[in-house]
Amino acid sequence: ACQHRLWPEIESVVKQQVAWARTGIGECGQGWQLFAEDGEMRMYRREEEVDGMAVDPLKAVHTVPGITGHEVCHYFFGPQYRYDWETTLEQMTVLETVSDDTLVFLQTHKRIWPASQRDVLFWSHMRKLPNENDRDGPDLWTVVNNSTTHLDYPPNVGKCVRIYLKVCLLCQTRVDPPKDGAPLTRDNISCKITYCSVVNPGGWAPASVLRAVYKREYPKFLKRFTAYVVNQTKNKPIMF
Ligand SMILES: O=S(=O)(CCO)c1ccc(-c2ccc(C3CCCC3)c([C@@H]3C[C@@H]3c3ccccn3)c2)cc1
Repeated sequence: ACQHRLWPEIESVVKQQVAWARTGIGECGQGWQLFAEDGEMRMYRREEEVDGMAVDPLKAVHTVPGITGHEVCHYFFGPQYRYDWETTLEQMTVLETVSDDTLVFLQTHKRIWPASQRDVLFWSHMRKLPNENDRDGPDLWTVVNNSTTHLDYPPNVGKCVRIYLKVCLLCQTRVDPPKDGAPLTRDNISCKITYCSVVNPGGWAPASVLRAVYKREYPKFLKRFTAYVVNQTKNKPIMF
C-alpha cells in the first residue's frame, strides 16, 4: 500500500485530521457552539459558509463504557457493518481495496427534501496510533474518511450531487483495572471518542435546511453507531 497513488495524501491527511481531533474544544478558539448533548455525548458545530453553502465543521466527543477504540474503529471502517448503523445510507460500493486498512467507497445517501440526492466518493483508512501521552497506556485508533476522485465515477453525472467530506473518528481506550487483580472484563474499560467532520454539500442547498438536517442526523448517527458497537461486542472477547 505504501506505493499506492493515494499513500502520500493519506499520510498527510491522517496526521492533519488526528492533530485536529486532538485539539480540545476550548483550545480550538471561540466559534464552537454546543448544539446537542445526551449523557456523555457533546456535539459542537461552527457556522461556516463556502460560496453561500453551509459547510459547518462538527466536533463531537463521547465516552462509551464497555468497548475499546479498536472495536469502535473496526465497526466504523468495515463495509460489512455499514448498512446496520448508517441510517441515511441508500447504496454503498467498495470501488477499490487499496490494502487491508484502506478502502475507496462510493455511497449514495437518502434524498433529504428539498435538497437533491447526494453521493460521496472517499478513501477510508484505519490506523493504530502510539499513545504519546501515556507510553504504557492503550494505543489510540483512528479512521479517517476523505473525499477523493475515481476515473469511472466523475461527480454530478447522474441524479446525485457529489458532496465533499473530511471525517476523523479518533478513539482512546481507558482501562480501570479491578482492585483485586481479577481478569479484565468489559466493566473495566471505556472508550473516549472524538468525531470530527466537515461536509461540503456540493451543490446548492438552503443553509437552513442543511443545518436542520445536521442538527437532527448527527446526534442520531453517533448514538446509533455507538449503541451498535456495544451490542455487537457485548458477548465477544475484548479486542484491544
Ligand atoms: O462519517 S461518515 O464518513 C460514515 C460513512 O457513511 C459520513 C457521515 C455523514 C455523511 C453525510 C454527508 C452528507 C449528508 C447530507 C448533506 C446534504 C444532504 C445529505 C448526510 C446526511 C445528513 C445525513 C447524515 C448526517 C450525519 C450522519 C449521517 N447522515 C450525511 C457521509 C458520510
